[in-house]
Amino acid sequence: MSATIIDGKAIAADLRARVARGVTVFRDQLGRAPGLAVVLVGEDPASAVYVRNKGRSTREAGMESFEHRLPDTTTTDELLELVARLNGDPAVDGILVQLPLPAHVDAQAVLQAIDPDKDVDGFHPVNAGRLATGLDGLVPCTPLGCIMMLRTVHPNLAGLDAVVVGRSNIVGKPMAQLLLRESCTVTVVHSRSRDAFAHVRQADIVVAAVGIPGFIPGSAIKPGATVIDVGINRTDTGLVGDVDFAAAREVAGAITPVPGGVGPMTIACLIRNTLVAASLRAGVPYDRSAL
Ligand SMILES: Nc1nc(=O)c2c([nH]1)NC[C@@H]1CN(c3ccc(C(=O)N[C@@H](CCC(=O)O)C(=O)O)cc3)C=[N+]21
Ligand SMILES: [Mg+2]
Repeated sequence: MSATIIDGKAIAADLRARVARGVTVFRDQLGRAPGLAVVLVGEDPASAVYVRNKGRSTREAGMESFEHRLPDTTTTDELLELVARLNGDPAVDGILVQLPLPAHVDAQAVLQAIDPDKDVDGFHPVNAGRLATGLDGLVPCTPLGCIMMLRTVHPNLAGLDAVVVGRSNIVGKPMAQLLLRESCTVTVVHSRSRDAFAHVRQADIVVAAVGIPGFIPGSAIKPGATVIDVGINRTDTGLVGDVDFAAAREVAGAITPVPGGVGPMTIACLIRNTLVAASLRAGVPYDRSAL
């Protein structure tokens, strides 16, 4: 039996269409479009592709895109100055500073300078704290996209055993928080775990976010489990995930592909977060069930 393939591209297209309808309502009510500012430092070609895709999705959703491309010699102070300007700009509802930043830049200082209510990445400690304590806030895009894909397989996640592989601030930790919010039983395993796969083998839901191509073998997947592969690894053979897809799909009940899984959902959730930030800032309600 081969697993159901969770079509991230299609789910993302559906979300983008719903966001675009929300943007139309926002424009009718407020007389302006939500705006997203993206800051790219340096010339990394992969980053440039992501930023271009983000700009296109933003405009296609009817929102304003402000792109700031800076040389890789840009200093922390110059970035802090730009972030302060964007914080004070009423046309800017969302600010995303593309990571990684050059090594000489104090990335934490830059991320913490972003107004938490414009922090569409959800990386600011205030938003991490809001998520951990159950307050409304901006939630990191990749984990949010993973939850939306999981819901297509499991409309109710309560009580399921979920194992998150990886403990980064960007994916692993917020993913665990979101799964807890859905009432899953959550285990986080990482590079220092004594026997990570022993935990993975018990899981109804596996979220892999380690950044090692094919790290999770098919033999670590419980038959029928749902597998979300966050890995985006460039190899000689192309883009591959953190899961051995060919083997895992023969065991899993459902699985996300790479490409065409988590990646497109991340961008769709970014424009979703921009509309959410714009609505919260303007004091208009937004329909969480619709987005
Ligand atoms: N502040 C910040 N926020 C981010 O969200 C952020 C970031 N920095 N830095 C880089 C990573 C990476 N990232 C991706 C988004 C979409 C795809 C995506 O759409 N991937 C396509 C394939 C694209 C391709 O072929 O390269 C897919 O998986 O189908 C990939 C990667 C967002 N990131
Ligand atoms: Mg780790």
